[in-house]
Amino acid sequence: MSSSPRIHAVETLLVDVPTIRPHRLSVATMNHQTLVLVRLQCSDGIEGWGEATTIGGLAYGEESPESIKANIDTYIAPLLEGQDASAVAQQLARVASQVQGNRFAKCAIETALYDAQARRLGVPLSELFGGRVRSSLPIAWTLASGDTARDIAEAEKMLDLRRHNIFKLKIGLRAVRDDVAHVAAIKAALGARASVRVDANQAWSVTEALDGMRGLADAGVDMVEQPIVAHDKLGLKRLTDANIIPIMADEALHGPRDAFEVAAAQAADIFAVKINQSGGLRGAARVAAIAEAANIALYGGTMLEGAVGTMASAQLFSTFGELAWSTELFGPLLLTEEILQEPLQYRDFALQLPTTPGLGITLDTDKLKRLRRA
Ligand SMILES: O=C(O)C[C@H]1C=CC(=O)O1
Ligand SMILES: [Mn+2]
Repeated sequence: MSSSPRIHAVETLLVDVPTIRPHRLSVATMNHQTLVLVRLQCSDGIEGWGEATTIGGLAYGEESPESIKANIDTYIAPLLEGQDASAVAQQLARVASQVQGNRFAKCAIETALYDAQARRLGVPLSELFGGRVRSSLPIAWTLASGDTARDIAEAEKMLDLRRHNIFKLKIGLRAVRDDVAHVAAIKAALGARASVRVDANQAWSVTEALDGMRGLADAGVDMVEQPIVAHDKLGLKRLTDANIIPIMADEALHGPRDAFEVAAAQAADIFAVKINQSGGLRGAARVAAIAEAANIALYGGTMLEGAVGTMASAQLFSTFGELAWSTELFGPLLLTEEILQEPLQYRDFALQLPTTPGLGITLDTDKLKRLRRA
């Protein structure tokens, strides 16, 4: 009998990649994204990759790229090195028992462990989460240049390319009425050719939100994402109960416990499921299960991950029975550098899922050597 494969090394790389244009959110303007990549090497020669990202340093979440790397290198990697690489759940339990919080770091580690194990078993990662119900995922694009005419031109280009026909607009930096006018102009230009949604990233008060929601509903917008501060779940319920326009919870969801609270209160119509925010793939699967049980619709969200986190998310989302609001797994398309040997396949308004083992991607390690932070 062969002995079980051991975890040899857990390495983290910080990779800074410029964005194709400034990406303006209410919390930060991004000119680059920092990918925290985890490379897990095992005694049987199998390698697994994972990724954590956040948005705007510490502007979006409680973990920064630097804290994720430091906490993995200092606290998590030593817990894993020498352990059985094929006993993924045991290794995750070991980490959970010694490390509080750090959802993004845990997501990167969990992804790398499952990628390695799926490669070992010779199956796509989605098989470890129950198997796929779809082989491609519709992908929304975020319009966030801050300029109405530029956003319309960008949307038209995406429609022409048949890459996206769902657009999420980032708002919350301007006065409510100015934001509504900006969004209404874009929706008027695109008409029935596209679904237009907005994300205020917590920028509004409850009264501003109620005001904005009326204007957005009149303009033909399909949904509003996280209009108010993340912790105000009663406020979110007020907005949902107002029944003006569908409300999506995003930053309110930091994993299954929040999902349960929001679902039990029926405080949102839709959940944005994110693997980083949920502390990993298993956490995200539980968030989705809670939504389904509560008859809340699903949306596959992104933390603007690069190719590794995007494909990890895609593998999981492909297993969801229902994905009524599609996904926004466009992260790699916002970046100027390709870090895969073969880029992800975006066509016909969808991301096509690979059928090869694990994440189904191969990193360009020479490129990473050049791009990684010294
Ligand atoms: O949804 C968020 O809050 C974060 C992210 C997702 C798409 C995008 O442009 O920003
Ligand atoms: Mn959001």
